[in-house]
Amino acid sequence: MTAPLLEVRGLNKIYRSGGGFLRAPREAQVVKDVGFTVGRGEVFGLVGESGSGKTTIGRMLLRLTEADSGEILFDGQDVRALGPAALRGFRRRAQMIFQDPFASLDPRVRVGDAIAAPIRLHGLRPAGSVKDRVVELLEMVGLSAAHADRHPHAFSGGQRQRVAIARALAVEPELIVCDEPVSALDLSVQAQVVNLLADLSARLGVAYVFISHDMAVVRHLASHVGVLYAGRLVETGPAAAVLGAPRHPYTRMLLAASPRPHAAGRRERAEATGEPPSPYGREPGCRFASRCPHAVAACRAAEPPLDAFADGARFAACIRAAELGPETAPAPEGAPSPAFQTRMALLRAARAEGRAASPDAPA
Ligand SMILES: Nc1ncnc2c1ncn2[C@@H]1O[C@H](COP(=O)(O)OP(=O)(O)OP(=O)(O)O)[C@@H](O)[C@H]1O
Repeated sequence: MTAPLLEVRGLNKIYRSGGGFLRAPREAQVVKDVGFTVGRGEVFGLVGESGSGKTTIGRMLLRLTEADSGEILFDGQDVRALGPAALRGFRRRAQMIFQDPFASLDPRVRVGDAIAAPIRLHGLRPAGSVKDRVVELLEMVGLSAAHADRHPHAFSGGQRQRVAIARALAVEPELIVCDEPVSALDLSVQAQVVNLLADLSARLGVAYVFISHDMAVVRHLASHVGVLYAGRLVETGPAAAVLGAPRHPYTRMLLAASPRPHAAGRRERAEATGEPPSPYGREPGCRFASRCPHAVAACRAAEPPLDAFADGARFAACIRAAELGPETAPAPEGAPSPAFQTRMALLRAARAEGRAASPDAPA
């Protein structure tokens, strides 16, 4: 059996700030025990509010930011252990597109030269056919040969993002981490670039980790979704399951807040309620408790183990158990995990407090 393209396990990142000779630095755990898998040619949507840790995870995947601990396996290869030469090889196979294409385009370099540079660097085409390849890439992203001689400032935002995509594709990558690639663009241009990315993934078989705060965009593109809250993946699975039948109350809150096409074609936006906790906070309990419609006192006392939430099936089963009584709950396969038992205890406490913990309650 071939390894998945990307396997991430137990990824952690703590930022430290301040501190001095006698004072310990303040610690912010911005990514905690994150794990997910991306198959070849698959689009994995990583969604969450601003500050939830999406960019930090994207950058750690490509070693632009070093993780503190955890595993990143790319095609079975341990990315965190790569030496400089192997890292260069990996960076040919895995690319990143940023929200601001200027971040990856030098304003003084003509876009044709910017696209040609990585082709030459990695010796991907004989010198005589690099120009033809550049034109092919420009056309692939909906531009033309005439654009090759222009500088980035001569392009609109959408066109610049197309150039950045062509440049990323120049090295024929198997994975592209797309960090909010359309969120700075006008709505109509967003749709065009999202469609282009979908089309390229289908045609070239390139996989994306697609980072976005916009559920509508993720719904359009992703085959699998991970929902990130305060650095924790709270729910993950096939997009149809996570977005069609969300189990975690945070996922429901995000979906309720995401813009939906209005009958008259307008888009409506409801706001997610409450604020995410400070990553520097050290309060005990579940990080979502202050915003959760199902929270009970016990939730504020102890943080549930992460897999209590990441494992959506068990989370739903636990909620049903709280409503119907533990004796009617479907038995989890194998021995109940500590996470399952903790969730059960929390939900029994919810029953004791007389709170309905319904999976259909509005988030
Ligand atoms: N270099 C850094 N030093 C300290 N804290 C940082 C650093 N980079 C990011 N953070 C903090 O880490 C947390 C996660 O940031 P990150 O940019 O990964 O989130 P995000 O979900 O991508 O948010 P956004 O959509 O706003 O970019 C935030 O609280 C941010 O302030």
